[in-house]
Amino acid sequence: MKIYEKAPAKINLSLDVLRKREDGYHEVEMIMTMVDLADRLEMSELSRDTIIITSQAGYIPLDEKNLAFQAARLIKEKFDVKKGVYIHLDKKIPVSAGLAGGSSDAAATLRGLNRLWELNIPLNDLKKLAEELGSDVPFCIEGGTAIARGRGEILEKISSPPQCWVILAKPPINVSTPDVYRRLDVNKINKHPSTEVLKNAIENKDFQQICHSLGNVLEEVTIPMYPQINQLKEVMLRLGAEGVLMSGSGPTVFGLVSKQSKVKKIYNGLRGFCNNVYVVRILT
Ligand SMILES: C[C@@](CO)(OP(=O)(O)O)[C@H](O)COP(=O)(O)OP(=O)(O)OC[C@H]1O[C@@H](n2ccc(N)nc2=O)[C@H](O)[C@@H]1O
Ligand SMILES: Nc1ncnc2c1ncn2[C@@H]1O[C@H](COP(=O)(O)OP(=O)(O)O)[C@@H](O)[C@H]1O
Repeated sequence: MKIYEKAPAKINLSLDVLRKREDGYHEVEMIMTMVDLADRLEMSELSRDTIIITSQAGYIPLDEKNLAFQAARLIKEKFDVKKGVYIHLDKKIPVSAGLAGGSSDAAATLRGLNRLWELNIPLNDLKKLAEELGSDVPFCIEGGTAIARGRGEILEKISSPPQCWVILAKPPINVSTPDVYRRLDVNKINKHPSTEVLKNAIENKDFQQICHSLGNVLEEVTIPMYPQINQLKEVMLRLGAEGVLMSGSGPTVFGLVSKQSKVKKIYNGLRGFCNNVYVVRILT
């Protein structure tokens, strides 16, 4: 039997860090949503008790460092599955981009193997399992739009933002999430976004207020390291995006656009600065 799962990218409409915790993680408060740029996973059963990962992307690990491998190993161990699986990752989401490509692959693997091996694991238990794989993986299990707290695993679902276009631009830099968190001095954050104001704007489908309320404290670390991220934000705004922000630990910048008539101009204008530009929609 062969099954398919989509693994969509996420963007952080807001990302606030409240404090550094004793366990080395940071207490966060962020509003995340999924967009329709997705990796596609193909999974088939193997009679031999082994996990094999392949991908057309030459730049990701295919061994136990791959998050899909880790997800398959975890579910096999927890549910004592003696069968093997072959997973092909058709990568579309850029890597180390702040778009949670690896986390979403891990979540899609958990969802997929739950189906393939008919384990009937309830959604909440899958999310619990996902916590062992990474802070963003529980959100990626169900997707949608949510406020994430704790280290990212405490989720409160909220309604989707109003339909709009999202333009993603990834400069040719790879950013390490642990490095960005390490460099953040929580006591020196200049501007915290207001999760409450953004949440209300989303619930009220107030597009202009959403654009004004975007905020990400990790910009204060990543942008000084890579000033081209700020240049990209400025170009996007100049071309007509109504709200712009860096996603996650970066370096991808996203722009929100309400009118289709503006999208082509922004896309074409950005292509002069950046090879990796995508026009996507928010997944509702
Ligand atoms: C910054 C965010 C925002 O959505 O996304 P990305 O930029 O990676 O996409 C996430 O918080 C990334 O989550 P994720 O990539 O799953 O992180 P993990 O694998 O759990 O953690 C990697 C490392 O980042 C740091 N970390 C992560 C999450 C958190 N709340 N506090 C932290 O300090 C820790 O040093 C940890 O060892
Ligand atoms: N399935 C996967 N897809 C992408 N990257 C992966 C995967 N498995 C492990 N990785 C590794 O995880 C790291 C971060 O990847 P990614 O999830 O793309 O970052 P981000 O969350 O910043 O977008 C990279 O070092 C990459 O090599």
